[in-house]
Amino acid sequence: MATENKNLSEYDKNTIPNAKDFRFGIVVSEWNDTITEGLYNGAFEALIDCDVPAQQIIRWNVPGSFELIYGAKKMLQTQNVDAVIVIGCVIQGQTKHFDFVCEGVTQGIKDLNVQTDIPVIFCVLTDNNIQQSIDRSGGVHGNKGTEAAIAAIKMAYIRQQASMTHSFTQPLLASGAIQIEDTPIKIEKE
Ligand SMILES: Nc1c(NC[C@H](O)[C@H](O)[C@H](O)CO)[nH]c(=O)[nH]c1=O
Ligand SMILES: CC(=O)[C@@H](O)COP(=O)(O)O
Repeated sequence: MATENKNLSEYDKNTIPNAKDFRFGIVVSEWNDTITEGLYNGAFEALIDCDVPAQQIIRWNVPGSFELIYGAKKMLQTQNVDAVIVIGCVIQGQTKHFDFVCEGVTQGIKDLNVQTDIPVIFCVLTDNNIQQSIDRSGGVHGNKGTEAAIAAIKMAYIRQQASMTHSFTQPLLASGAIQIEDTPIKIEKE
């Protein structure tokens, strides 16, 4: 399903875990800042709407989307957060630079998700023109920042549940008292 068939701002609070104790880092690119500010506002407002206290939301700015990788890495290393959202807007120009920035950021953020224990949510628009960016940062297609905030809450919850399960079962597994079969983690509203 393409974005044009889905409103990025829609979410059902009944399907979202309790987020009041989670801490979130948000790294925002300054390139195309009218767009990235709209994405940030969507993310911030969604977190607040899901009962995250404002003082549990940390914002850092970086020059461009390529710097989101380093900014997120340092956020993970130095801040006590349960998830990080990276926000950027990359718009096709006259050269191939668009391709390299988009690929570089995508791979870099993927690598952080593989190499670290904290989920990093990819809220980077990679658009052909400014109108597509406007449409996805609070315009006709909703706000990708809102979508990213909801994803961040859900991934922080999955990490929390996995951690609790691990700390409970590890001694039992080590002793051979239990064996774990693959069971899906079901997100339930508390
Ligand atoms: N053209 C865009 C850029 N380019 C800048 C790079 O992200 C980077 O800051 C620079 O190459 C220095 O390392 N960044 C965006 O976020 N959006 C663009 O459209
Ligand atoms: C994504 C970019 O870096 C791009 O917007 C820069 O524009 P240009 O390709 O015309 O240099």
